Amino acid sequence: MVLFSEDHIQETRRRGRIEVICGSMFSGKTEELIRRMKRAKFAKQRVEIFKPAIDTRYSEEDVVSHDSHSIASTPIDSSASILLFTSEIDVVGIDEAQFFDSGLVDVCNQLANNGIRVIVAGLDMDFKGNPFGPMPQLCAIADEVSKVHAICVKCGQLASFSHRTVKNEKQVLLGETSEYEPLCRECYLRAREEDEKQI
Ligand SMILES: Nc1ncnc2c1ncn2[C@@H]1O[C@H](COP(=O)(O)OP(=O)(O)O)[C@@H](O)[C@H]1O
Ligand SMILES: Cc1cn([C@H]2C[C@H](O)[C@@H](COP(=O)(O)O)O2)c(=O)[nH]c1=O
Ligand SMILES: [Zn+2]
Repeated sequence: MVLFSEDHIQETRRRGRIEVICGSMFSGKTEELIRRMKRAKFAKQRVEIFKPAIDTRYSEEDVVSHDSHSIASTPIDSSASILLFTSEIDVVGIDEAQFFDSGLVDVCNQLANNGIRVIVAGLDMDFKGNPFGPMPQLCAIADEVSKVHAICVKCGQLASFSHRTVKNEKQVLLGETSEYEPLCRECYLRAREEDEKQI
């Protein structure tokens, strides 16, 4: 089984495609995005990485993983801006895709149709377990979807859910270990039941 993208033909052939990396918080989405983008740079491909400007959690400019891996990026407010920066580019990386507008789906399709390799990382579900932003549509149009998993902090199983540990019902709330914990389905359901008892 190939765990991560090491299909070197797909990595280097200059043909458009869309790769989605999805999963819960702390599942390694950003690390995997950085890894693929760095490999593309080693292959002398022209790369550009974008993130939503609202994501100022670890850095205003860089894409940074929970384990402090980082890569320079261009923060943008709207998915349409991506098209302005990608005329001479071979590989486009997009982090925190769940925060982008629904136009991101068309933008990714346009890039891939123009021969660009597009690698998108994002949360597939919000803290309520609902699909997040344009991620479900991106998974639908992707050539390849990699679902990655964190480790459940309660039982050590694979975690697919991001449990919010602070009281706040807004869908968007930036945070890390003080606000969220990755849980497996069983531990997540139990934690949500406990949360509801406290309302
Ligand atoms: N419960 C956990 N399970 C797995 N990794 C964790 C956990 N808590 C912290 N981490 C750290 O998070 C890193 C992944 O960070 P990152 O790539 O930024 O994830 P994501 O973008 O999916 O939130 C791991 O390499 C590990 O060091
Ligand atoms: C579940 C959930 C998360 N967020 C925020 C919290 C973080 O700032 C990002 C996710 O970052 P990561 O790289 O995947 O760790 O999203 C949110 O706003 N709403 C949610 O429901
Ligand atoms: Zn668990």
